[in-house]
Amino acid sequence: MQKDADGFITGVPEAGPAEEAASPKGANSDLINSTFEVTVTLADQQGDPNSPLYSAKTFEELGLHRDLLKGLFQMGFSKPSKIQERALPLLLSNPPTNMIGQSQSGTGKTAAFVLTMLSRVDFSKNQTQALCLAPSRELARQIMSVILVMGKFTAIQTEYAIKDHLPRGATRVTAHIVVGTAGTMIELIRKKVIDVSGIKVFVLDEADNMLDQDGLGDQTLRVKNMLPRSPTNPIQIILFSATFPDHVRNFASKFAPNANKIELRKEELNVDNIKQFYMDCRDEEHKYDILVSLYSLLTVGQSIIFCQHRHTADRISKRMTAEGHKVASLHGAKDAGERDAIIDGFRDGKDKVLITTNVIARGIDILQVNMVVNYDLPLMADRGSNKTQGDLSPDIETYIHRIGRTGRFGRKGVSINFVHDKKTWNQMETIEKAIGKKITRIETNDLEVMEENMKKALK
Ligand SMILES: Nc1ncnc2c1ncn2[C@@H]1O[C@H](COP(=O)(O)OP(=O)(O)OP(=O)(O)O)[C@@H](O)[C@H]1O
Repeated sequence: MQKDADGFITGVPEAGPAEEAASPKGANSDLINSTFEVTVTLADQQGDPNSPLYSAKTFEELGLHRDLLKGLFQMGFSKPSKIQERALPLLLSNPPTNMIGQSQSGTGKTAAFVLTMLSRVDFSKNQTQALCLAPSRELARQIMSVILVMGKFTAIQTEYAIKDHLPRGATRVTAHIVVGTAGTMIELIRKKVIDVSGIKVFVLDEADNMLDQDGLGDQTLRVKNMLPRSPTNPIQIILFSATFPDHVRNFASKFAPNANKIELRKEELNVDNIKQFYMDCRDEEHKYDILVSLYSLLTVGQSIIFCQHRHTADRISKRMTAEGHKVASLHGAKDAGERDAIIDGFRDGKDKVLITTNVIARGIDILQVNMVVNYDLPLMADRGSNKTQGDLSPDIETYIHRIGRTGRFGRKGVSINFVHDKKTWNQMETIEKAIGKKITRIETNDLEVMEENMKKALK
């Protein structure tokens, strides 16, 4: 065994239980095969008090039911992460208290709120007791899969509130936990398909996004207003995200009054295991050429290419496919069934390159993703001002979430930003300043140097 320049211990690959559970069938890359390396570095990081993966306690000490401990251990979780260690005792204590919890992307927030929902459910009652909202159907489906594996040794019953899922004319949901997106949740509650009279816990994942007045804020508030209000027995409201920009913090505090708060300082937002690069392209067309020349690197593990618009994602994926490259494309204009098939294919490793929009910028957890490309930098929405793209300011939160699709739970990852003119260069500089982290230039004209740089960053 030896340490590389970054102090990571390398050794002979050997499958550990956590990785077996998480690796896709047939996945075949150096990174994925190095399960031993990942397991060892994870243990290192979980023992380092400065790491967001660190904890001084065990899961047994966090007051979880035996059946949930069994689920966790079967998933290969041996120790809690920092957010799990800090949040769970607060979330599980009685009387229930609201929570606003922040921790870096990929550090295990899902387990914190899923374990809380599972702990609060009375399995003897066939009644809905917990609701969880997410910004996309893909994330809702992922959260559901976590509930099902973590709750495998319980009698949990679950249902989705996502488009096209329940059969038309469904009259009554009795599942303990319902997970979904806000629009469908409103519809099902309004039609009394979901009975909210027994709700004890209400969770918002990606809460800053769910509460943003420019985004899903109105819909989320409508769901909350449809829930019963009992001064003696209030619903426990749980908000989690990697980011809580100033403009939603106040609203979050009103939405979840008297909440316990776990917050990050700005300089703590980054995860150091993601190396950030940029490439200076000549123009839009050159961006496409560079993406194509990166193809073999993109398929070493798996990669996600983010575009600002659906039509860009469609255009470049069609063009790459026509030129003989295997890529998948996913965005909100596709119908529900197609979206499910695309993300499942990518999760299973059938597709290695996913070209997409902000629809999956948040929450999606696919351990094999070791590269994220910002084909277009994330920009703030144009609120009817008719600004050109170059004049819009960069969307720092979305940037943090997008690059957080790689480097999950201490793994290494690379992100590459494409800039192609003065305006996009300035936008990138603004991002660099805001996150306080260097974004390193890599040459576009020397493929070998570029490959070397990337591989070094992933080692
Ligand atoms: N205690 C643990 N031990 C080992 N692996 C863990 C542990 N907790 C979480 N994980 C794994 O870490 C990965 C990231 O977790 P999760 O998706 O919950 O991150 P997150 O904090 O919600 O990220 P994001 O902000 O991007 O939504 C998942 O694959 C999960 O299974």
